Formats: sequence, C-alpha cells, structure tokens
Amino acid sequence: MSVFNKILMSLKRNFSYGRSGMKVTVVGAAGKIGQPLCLMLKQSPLIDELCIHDIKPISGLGLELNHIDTKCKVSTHSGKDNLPLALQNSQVVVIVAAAPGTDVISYEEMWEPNSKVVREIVSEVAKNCPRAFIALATNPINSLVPMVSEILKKCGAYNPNGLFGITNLDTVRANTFVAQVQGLEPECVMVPVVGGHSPETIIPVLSQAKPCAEFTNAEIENITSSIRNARENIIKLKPPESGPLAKAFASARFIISLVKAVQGYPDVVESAFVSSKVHPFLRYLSTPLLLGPNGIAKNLGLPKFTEFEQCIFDNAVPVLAVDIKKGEKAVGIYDLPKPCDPCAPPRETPCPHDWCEMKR
Ligand SMILES: NC(=O)C1=CN([C@@H]2O[C@H](COP(=O)(O)OP(=O)(O)OC[C@H]3O[C@@H](n4cnc5c(N)ncnc54)[C@H](O)[C@@H]3O)[C@@H](O)[C@H]2O)C=CC1
Ligand SMILES: O=C([O-])CC(=O)C(=O)O
Repeated sequence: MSVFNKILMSLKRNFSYGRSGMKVTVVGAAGKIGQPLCLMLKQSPLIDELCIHDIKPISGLGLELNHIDTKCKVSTHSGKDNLPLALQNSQVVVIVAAAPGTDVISYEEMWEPNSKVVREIVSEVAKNCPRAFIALATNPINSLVPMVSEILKKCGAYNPNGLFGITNLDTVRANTFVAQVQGLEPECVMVPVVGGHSPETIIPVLSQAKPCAEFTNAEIENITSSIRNARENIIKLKPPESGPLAKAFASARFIISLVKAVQGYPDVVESAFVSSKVHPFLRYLSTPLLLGPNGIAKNLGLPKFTEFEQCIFDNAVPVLAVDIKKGEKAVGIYDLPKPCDPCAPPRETPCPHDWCEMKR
C-alpha cells in the first residue's frame, strides 16, 4: 500500500471515530445474560441506540435502562412480529435468545431447541438488516455459527467477516486464573485461547501468555481444567435464576470492541469463533482477530503451541469437525467429504494424531 493510501486510510479512520447512528440490537434481551449485558452496553458512549427485543414483554426493562443518565437511547420491541422493526437499521445484532431452561443443560441437549430459536431470528436478520454484523452468544456456539452461516448464504446475506461466535468468556477466565497463579493484576494479563467453546474444544495457550510466565505442569493442568469446566462449576454452585455476570461482562467487552473497530478505532483485537482458513480441516475456529470497520480485518491465527497444547488442540480437532458439520448439515446443504481417509495416499498436510480414531 502506498504512503498516500495509508494516510488516506488513517484520515478516514480519524473522521469516522465516534461516528453517530450506531444502533446495536440485542435479541433475547429479557433473559439472564441479556439484562446485565444491556446494562453494560447502555454505558458505552460509542452506542447511540440500544434496541432491545425479546418474545417476553420488555418495555419495563427499557424504561429502567432509560433512567440511566448516559447518552445511549434504549428502544424496545417485544414479540416475534416486532422483530423486523427492532432489526431495521441495526449495525450490530447480538443474539442471546435461547429456548426456556436451556441454560443449565448440556451443549448437546440445547442444540435442538436453541437451533430453532436462532434459525428464526437469523432469517429475520437476513431480511431486515443483511449488512449488520452478527455476534452470537447463544450456545452451542460450535454448531450454531456454522448453521447461521449456511442460513445467511441461502438468503444471499452472508459476510464471513461479519459473523462472530462469542468465545472471549474463555479468554476473560484464562486471564483471571493466570493472574491468580502468577500474583498479577488480571487487567495486565493476556492469554490467547483458541479452538471452540465447549469443554473439549477450549484450548488456553498458556505458553504464550503475556507477560511471559513460567508454569509447573500441575498449574497448567489446573488452569486448563478450570477454564474448561468453568460453566459446570458455576451451574453446581449458583441457583439457576441468578444472573450470569462474568458471561455478560465478556459478551459486552466483545460487542464494545466490535463497535470500536466498526467506528475505525485501530488495533482492536478480540478472539471469536469465525469462518476460518487457519486449519486445513476446520472451516470455523476461534482465534485472535484484528477487527476493523468491515469486521475481521485479519485473522491472527494460531499461536505457537507447546507439546501439551498441540496435543489438546489435536484432540479437539475431530470434536470441532463434528460440531461444525452438525450445524452445516442442519440447513440441509451437504455432507462434507471425510477429511482423512486412512487408505488414501499421504496428504501434503499431515492429519492430526487421533484424527482417524475420531468418534463420529
Ligand atoms: N457465548 C457465551 O459466552 C455465553 C453464552 N450464553 C448463552 O446465551 C444464551 C442465553 O442465556 P440466558 O440469558 O441465561 O438464557 P435465558 O433463558 O435466561 O434467556 C433467553 C431469552 O431469550 C428469549 N427468547 C427466546 N426465544 C426468542 C426469540 N425467538 N426471539 C427473541 N427472544 C427470544 C427468552 O424469552 C429469554 O428472555 C444461552 O444459550 C447461553 O448458553 C450465555 C452466557 C455466555
Ligand atoms: O452456557 C452458558 O450459560 C454460558 C457459557 O457459555 C459458559 O459458561 O461457558
């Protein structure tokens, strides 16, 4: 890129900082994560309109939020029929809607009911705001993001750089647990977490934590399992009706980063589960991303792994492949070719070990 173009781009960015008219719509806003998430988004000076939607009545929540003395205006729409109105002119759509009671069951069990809910919502997004960035928090992320991509493709509204499965809760947890072990301030710690968002597919890359840190093998195993089992541990301890606060915090951080990037702020990096070419067998993967005005500006790829990290990553690959396929197949498009056939001639890129024994 020429120096002239670089200057032009930087001027464009500076002019677009704080651009007005940023409408963020949260679908499923009356839920347990939706409410604290909206409270946090209402405090962002970068959002002009926070539109909240739920199938449940939501005007009281909107009124309550509008009593907060920040510039962001909250608009409310409830009921399925009013979703198109809520979505119109949205630049970012956040989906936290889920079928009743699915927050305490396994990802496997919630796939069926939640895929129905998300499918309906995404079809409306494709019709009413096809250019909006979509941030999906509803689980199971590993299968729902591929499903949403296929729905959007069918509707001619797919932008691979504009669809994100929110996984940075795992990064938030990793930063916290590493800070506890190392005696550091959590705000100063940055741990890359890659893979997917389920106990078997979350890969915290502790060897690349910043600031650089030494861990014993026992610490590595404890931190990794605390991150992977965080959801289960919370379900055991918290009454089901209480709010998932750290989860809402992580989602809010992701949305605010996305809004910043869309408004032209430089150097915005967050991890998310996205369409990806980083790994030869996985069409979706969570990795750190450089975000920009058009969504993903650059996929920062996989960090360097230790032997342990490589091993847990390799074990996650077949699980992720099955999760991804489940989402893609749900829209009835195709069956992916088997990525590794033991009888086929050797491939240029070696299959990860364990691949061929994968459970299907
Ligand atoms: N990716 C992540 O980091 C996180 C993901 N989650 C996921 O977010 C989802 C929501 O969790 P909770 O708020 O605890 O559940 P919840 O059951 O408390 O809330 C879900 C809300 O969605 C609404 N809803 C259902 N169908 C709808 C539709 N068609 N249109 C609009 N609204 C609809 C419900 O009325 C309800 O208010 C779950 O799938 C959970 O696993 C939660 C926290 C973090
Ligand atoms: O499923 C949920 O409620 C939230 C979640 O993703 C997690 O805790 O990792």
